[in-house]
Amino acid sequence: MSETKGHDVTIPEQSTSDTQDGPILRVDGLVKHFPIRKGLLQRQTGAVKAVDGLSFDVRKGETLGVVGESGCGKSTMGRLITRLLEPTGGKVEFEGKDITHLSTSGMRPMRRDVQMIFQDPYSSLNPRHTIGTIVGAPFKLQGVEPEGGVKAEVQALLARVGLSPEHYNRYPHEFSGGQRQRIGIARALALKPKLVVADEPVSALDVSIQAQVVNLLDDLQDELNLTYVIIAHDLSVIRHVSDRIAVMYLGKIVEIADRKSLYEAPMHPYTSALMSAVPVPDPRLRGKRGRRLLLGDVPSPIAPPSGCRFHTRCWKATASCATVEPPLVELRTGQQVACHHPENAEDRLPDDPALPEPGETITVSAGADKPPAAPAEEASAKDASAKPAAAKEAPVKDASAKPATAKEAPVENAPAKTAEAKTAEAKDAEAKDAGTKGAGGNASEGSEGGETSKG
Ligand SMILES: Nc1ncnc2c1ncn2[C@@H]1O[C@H](COP(=O)(O)OP(=O)(O)OP(=O)(O)O)[C@@H](O)[C@H]1O
Repeated sequence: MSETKGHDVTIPEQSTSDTQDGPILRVDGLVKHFPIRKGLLQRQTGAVKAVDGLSFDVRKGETLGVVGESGCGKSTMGRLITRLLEPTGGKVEFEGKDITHLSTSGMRPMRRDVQMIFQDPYSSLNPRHTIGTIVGAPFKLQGVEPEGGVKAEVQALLARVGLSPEHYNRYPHEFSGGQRQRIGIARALALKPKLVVADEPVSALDVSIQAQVVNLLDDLQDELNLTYVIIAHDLSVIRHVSDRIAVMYLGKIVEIADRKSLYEAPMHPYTSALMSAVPVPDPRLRGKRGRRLLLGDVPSPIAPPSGCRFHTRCWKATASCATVEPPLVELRTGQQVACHHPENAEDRLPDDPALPEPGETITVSAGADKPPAAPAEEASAKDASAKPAAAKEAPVKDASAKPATAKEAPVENAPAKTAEAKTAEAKDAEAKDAGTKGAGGNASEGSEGGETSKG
């Protein structure tokens, strides 16, 4: 049996699943450590903890976006759930079936259902093969003979992804990046998979072409009832395509929530910092939102920080953050967060003392063209006097002008000003020269702070 979709694409029918209501994919405690070997005997001296205990579900028909800085393990996660990599630990279930340690032959029937679209449209297509051979390969590998033959099927698929059937005999080098990505998409969809994992599907493309490919993925999802896991570092793309979003940091999920909650009320400080970096398209809103700029690189996954892995860059970190790993718990319906001091939620360790060491890792700045948005969140939310003086302050040109207690500059939606915060702001305003005042930002930060910190 086969069915006909738009553009006359005839795709072989898949086996129906009796687990339609449950998640299509369930990942539990997934771990991937790449061993580091040295010396003549290639002894293992350590491991890159690329993925270190991921647990999440993907529901049928949804798009789960996965974001995080470079090196946080997104691609490794994608390759693990498509079983292109062997996990070190944990479990992957597809439609209720444990596929964690299936052999290549055991995975073969699954390959029809689980497909991957790769980041680089230049290296993911064999330059010696014609487009017809590339897109037709899945039929050959799976021994599937579509109605009307492979050639007609491939040509229909090419038409479906916006290419010409005439391209059948051409080679990859004759196509642009966007066209090549369409070829990769056609290949991934050839056997009408149920789950498609797309690893940075548009990051190698021009912005104008990105929109076309994102829209194509959207259309195909509706038509073919696909479930997507889309990995990207571009938050605008993730926001456009995702129903739910998982935020990764150093091999772990720090927050997972539906798109609206995540963008409107992020709870993990890392998410909050990522979200504040999303450009605001509406010029009237530009600069109204506080911005947090993450400083420094992601620590090495070979020796990740103890406790909460983000604590070395977090402006809210306290002693427990350095020692106790926060579990991923549901703090609001559908929103799971791994943080002792979440934003937009009650502090889980309100009396925990601040870290003695100042960790100058993050800075916050309001828009350059606007007056201060709100007081220092930390000063407002906690007893600022309990913190070490100036601990965790973002770098500024005149550090002496900074309030002694504020760890953080103003952010949007910050709570009402406390007396301490007001005093701190007043002192800071006095200390700043006229040029600094009103240039945006706030008493402790502002656009200057942002510039300095970048420098
Ligand atoms: N085959 C491998 N052997 C050793 N280390 C690896 C291997 N593949 C990935 N890594 C390491 O695992 C970590 C996570 O890599 P991964 O590619 O999954 O991150 P990512 O979040 O997808 O980054 P990017 O967005 O830059 O692609 C990195 O430190 C990387 O160097």
